[in-house]
This record gives sequence, structure tokens and C-alpha cells, in this order.
Amino acid sequence: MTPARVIPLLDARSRPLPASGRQVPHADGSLADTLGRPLRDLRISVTDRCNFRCSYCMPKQVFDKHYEFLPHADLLSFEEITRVARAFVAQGVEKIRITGGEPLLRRHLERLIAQLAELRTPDGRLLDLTLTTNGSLLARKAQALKDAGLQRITVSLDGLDDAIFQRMNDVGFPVADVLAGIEAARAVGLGPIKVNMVVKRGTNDHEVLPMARHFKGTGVTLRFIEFMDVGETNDWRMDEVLPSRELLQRLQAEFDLQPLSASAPGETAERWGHADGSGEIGLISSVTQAFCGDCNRARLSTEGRLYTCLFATQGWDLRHLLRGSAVSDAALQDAIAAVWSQRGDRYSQLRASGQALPQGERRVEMHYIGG
Ligand SMILES: Nc1nc2c(ncn2[C@@H]2O[C@H](COP(=O)(O)OP(=O)(O)OP(=O)(O)O)[C@@H](O)[C@H]2O)c(=O)[nH]1
Ligand SMILES: C[S@@+](CC[C@H](N)C(=O)[O-])C[C@H]1O[C@@H](n2cnc3c(N)ncnc32)[C@H](O)[C@@H]1O
Ligand code: SF4
Ligand code: SF4
Repeated sequence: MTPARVIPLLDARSRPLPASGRQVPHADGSLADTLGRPLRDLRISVTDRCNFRCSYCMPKQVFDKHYEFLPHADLLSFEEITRVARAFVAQGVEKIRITGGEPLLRRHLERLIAQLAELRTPDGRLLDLTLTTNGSLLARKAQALKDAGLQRITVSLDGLDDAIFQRMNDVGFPVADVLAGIEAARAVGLGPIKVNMVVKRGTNDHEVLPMARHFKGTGVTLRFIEFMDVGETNDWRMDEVLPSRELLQRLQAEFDLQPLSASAPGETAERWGHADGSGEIGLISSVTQAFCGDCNRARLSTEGRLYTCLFATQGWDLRHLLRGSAVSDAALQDAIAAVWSQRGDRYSQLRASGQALPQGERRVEMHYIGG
């Protein structure tokens, strides 16, 4: 029996693309949204499927029982993704992150990487082309990804203790195989490597110090992410969030850490360096220290919807535009500019300051919109 789709991922009322209005440029002359934020970062979800069931993202009790994954025909093809990406790059995007779901589950992904690696900014620069993965297939795919033109990689790992990690991924996946994937990425020269650890108080917070010890001096940057209230299915509770300030105190009890300046405008992580020069760690504090103020990120979902916030309820249907009557590249760029120039999203900031949030509509899920 086909399970009922209880998660209305595809909001039937996708937003109609706005007519292009007056565009107020960013200080450097590029496209800006209503809060003056430029468009620099495009995150592309290439599949809504995943071989993990992380409790904070695709909880098993929901996703194994009640969820149908998107049919292949609904997914953007690599050619369509590349075309959309080219239009974004023409509008100011300098960084592209491939994500999902688990992006390495998408067949022949290296072909897409190769196409995206060909793109250049209007003034001829290479893009920052990267990918986020759970690491499960990385050991066998690292070389092909590197050969295709991927520059660097971020691997998610929520602990070093197998029992705790398996409690987080909920499919019994072992730590050693993710570490082997990280090692393979390093061996083929995919770098710098970052490791993302979502911290849930009471579940894996005792892994914070072992993880920090493990990666210190390895050249890998470990980043701790506060458990976020993204989507509607992860049963988020504030008492399971370990605020970054508290986490930092735990780290500082053992390590001599000094604040570092941001490496790029709009960076998600606050950087801290080991005083002895043995690397850095990052704190991503989306819950307790919102960073909407300089958020320059757009997201393209698996089936071609454009989202301007991770906590959005609706997206703009670019696939419809792409597959409709022959749309020109200029029209695609105009559509992106029209959406971005009307953007005013600042969900985390509003939540943190107790202001009213959009009510009554489902927020999209992380595995679909792309983390
Ligand atoms: N609230 C919020 N969280 C975000 C946003 N972007 C990223 N995150 C969170 O930060 C985590 C890390 O982001 P990454 O995918 O590694 O991207 P990044 O920080 O841009 O990566 P680098 O370019 O390597 O610094 C994500 O998994 C999310 O949990 C955002 O726009 N809003
Ligand atoms: C949605 S995953 C997609 C890529 C890949 N499957 C992975 O896990 O790396 C991207 C990132 O989002 C993070 N993430 C997912 N749900 C989250 C949540 N509720 N709070 C904070 N981060 C979350 C994951 O830890 C991961 O680093
Ligand atoms: S965080 Fe990544 S690995 Fe975990 S369920 Fe979500 S998409 Fe899969
Ligand atoms: S909550 Fe929305 S606007 Fe704020 S940083 Fe995240 S994606 Fe950007």
C-alpha cells in the first residue's frame, strides 16, 4: 500500500513570480534585497532522498511511514540546474553548494559538478564550488568529485562514539566509515575540509570535547551547529538546544581559543582559533544569535523552486518557467532579480526577538530545500 503523503512538501500555491520592480542596488552596485543584502550564495538540493534518518532532519517515524519521495521526472535535470545556476551567477552568486537530502545518492552527480565547474563570474573568476554530505559514500566517490572540479567539501558527523552517532543517524551507520570518507577527501585534495556537528543537548553534547580533540591539529575545521527549528517534523524543543555561548565555555575550559575575524561577508559560523596555531573551530548559532542581517543565501529545491529563506513556507516555481515556452536566459535572470529585490526574510531574527512569525502554513523541510 502506498503511504499517504502527509507532508505537503509541494505547496500547491507556489508563489507567482513577481513582475520586475524598481531594484535598489547593493553598495557595490550589485543586486540587493529590501534589507540591502546582496545575492552571493546558491545552495542547490539535488535530491530529497537520504540513506540516513537523522532525528533532527528526517525523523524515521515520519519519513519511513508517511512520506513519498519526489518522482524522478519532477527533479530538475543537470542541464536545467546548470542553466538556473548560470542565471544566478550572472546576478551576483559567487558560491555554489550542492546539498540535499544526501547529494551523493544522485546518480552521475560528477557530471553536474563538471558543468557547474565551467561557470565563471561576470568578471571571469572561478566559483567557490562545494558540497555538503553525510560522508557515507564519500570514500568511494571522492576522487570522481575532485576530478570533476569540486573544490572543497563539508562532511556532517555528530559524534565519535558509535552508539551516539547511530542514535543521531538512526540507521546504524558507523563512525569509522564517515572518517574514512573524510580521509579520502583529504587524500584527493578536496579542501579545506569542514565537519558539521549538530548538537542536541542530552543526546550528543558529550561528544563536543572528544570531537574537538579529534580534529585539533588535523587541518579540518569542526563547526558546531545549534539544533534548529527548521521544518515541521523534527519535534524541536528549545531545551534540546545547547547555546553556542555555553558550548564555547565548555571548549574554553580545555582549549585556549581566540576569536578570528570572518573570512567572508555573510558567513554562518563565528570562527575561533586555537592559540597554539593548531587550527580553528566554528560556532553556528542560528537559534541564539541569528545571522539574518547579512544573509546572502538563496536555495534551489530538488524540483526547481527558488526559496529565499531556510524557514520559508513557499517558493517560486522556476521549473515551470524552464519547461514552459522557450524562456530566454535574460528572462530567467529577470525573474531571479525580481524575487531577490523583493526579499525581506529574517526568520531567525524575528523568532529571537519574539516578533510575529508567519502562521498557518507548513515550513519546508531541510532535506528538501537543501541544508
Ligand atoms: N538559520 C540558518 N542556518 C543556516 C543558513 N545557512 C546555513 N545554515 C546552517 O549552517 C549549517 C552550515 O552551513 P554550511 O552548509 O556548511 O554552509 P556555510 O556555513 O555557508 O559554509 P562555508 O562556506 O564553508 O562557510 C547548515 O547546515 C545550517 O544548519 C541560513 O541561511 N540560515
Ligand atoms: C540537510 S543536510 C544535507 C546534506 C547531507 N545529507 C548532510 O547531512 O551533510 C545539510 C546540513 O544540515 C544540517 N541540519 C539538518 N537539520 C538540522 C537542524 N534541525 N538543525 C541544524 N542543522 C541541521 C545537517 O547536520 C547537515 O550538516
Ligand atoms: S541531515 Fe543530511 S544525512 Fe541527516 S537525514 Fe538530513 S539529509 Fe540525511
Ligand atoms: S533564517 Fe532565513 S534570512 Fe535568516 S539567516 Fe537563515 S535563511 Fe537567512
